[in-house]
Amino acid sequence: MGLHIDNLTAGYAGQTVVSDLTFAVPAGRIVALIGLNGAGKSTTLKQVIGLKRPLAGSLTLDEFSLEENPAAYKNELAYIPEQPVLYDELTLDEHLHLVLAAHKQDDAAHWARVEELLALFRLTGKGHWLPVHFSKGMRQKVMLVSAFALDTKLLVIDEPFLGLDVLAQKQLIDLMKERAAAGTAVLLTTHLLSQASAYVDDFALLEEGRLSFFGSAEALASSHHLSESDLDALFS
Ligand SMILES: Nc1ncnc2c1ncn2[C@@H]1O[C@H](COP(=O)(O)OP(=O)(O)OP(=O)(O)O)[C@@H](O)[C@H]1O
Repeated sequence: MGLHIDNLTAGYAGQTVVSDLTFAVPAGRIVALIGLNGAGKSTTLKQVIGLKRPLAGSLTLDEFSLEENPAAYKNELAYIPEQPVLYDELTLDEHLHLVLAAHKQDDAAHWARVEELLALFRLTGKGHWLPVHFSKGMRQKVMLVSAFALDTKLLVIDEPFLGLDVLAQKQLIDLMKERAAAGTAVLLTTHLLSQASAYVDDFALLEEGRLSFFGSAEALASSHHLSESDLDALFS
């Protein structure tokens, strides 16, 4: 169960960026896709969420193949992009209803969850606000509330901490851990390796589009002759 990436090859306009990538994000695990700028992390996530067709390979979420059953596959995932995507003309509440409705989860139970998350991120009472009124961090929090309000088998998060204050970063880590404990598979990208070692189960290291390591923080650190607390020095 969970996400299986098998022999994925992907790229743009004939140029291969990710080659023969194979790893899994089992239900209940948090996996961080890491690598230098341009290594292919966001490209991989775009494939995982079904935004682009692979050049080769397959993606499976539980029993759903992206190729054979794209609607069922996509219904079981929530995605938080690196840059918040909001419609200028929709209020905060309208955005949240839209996301829930797209997943057929716009009901009282999910709206109660929305209200808990709005309170957590100090957005209560701002349901009538338009995106133009939000700060950068608040826009990111709207994406977090939308994604964490959904019941999905997979959470995909691209660079989750950009623009978030220290309190919101801690709350996000707690939410990821909570969702993983409830059986959700979590796949994220991050450059904050030491911080990640405290909550990530496995690291998938991409080098020039190829998987060069998969395993725990401890194994990642020792494979590069580092201590776990020095993981931020991995690429220096
Ligand atoms: N839309 C695109 N068209 C063409 N090439 C692209 C496109 N997006 C990314 N690339 C190229 O694909 C390669 C991988 O980019 P990608 O964004 O996946 O890297 P990344 O690991 O997410 O990097 P970062 O840490 O900077 O976010 C880079 O060489 C980049 O120039």
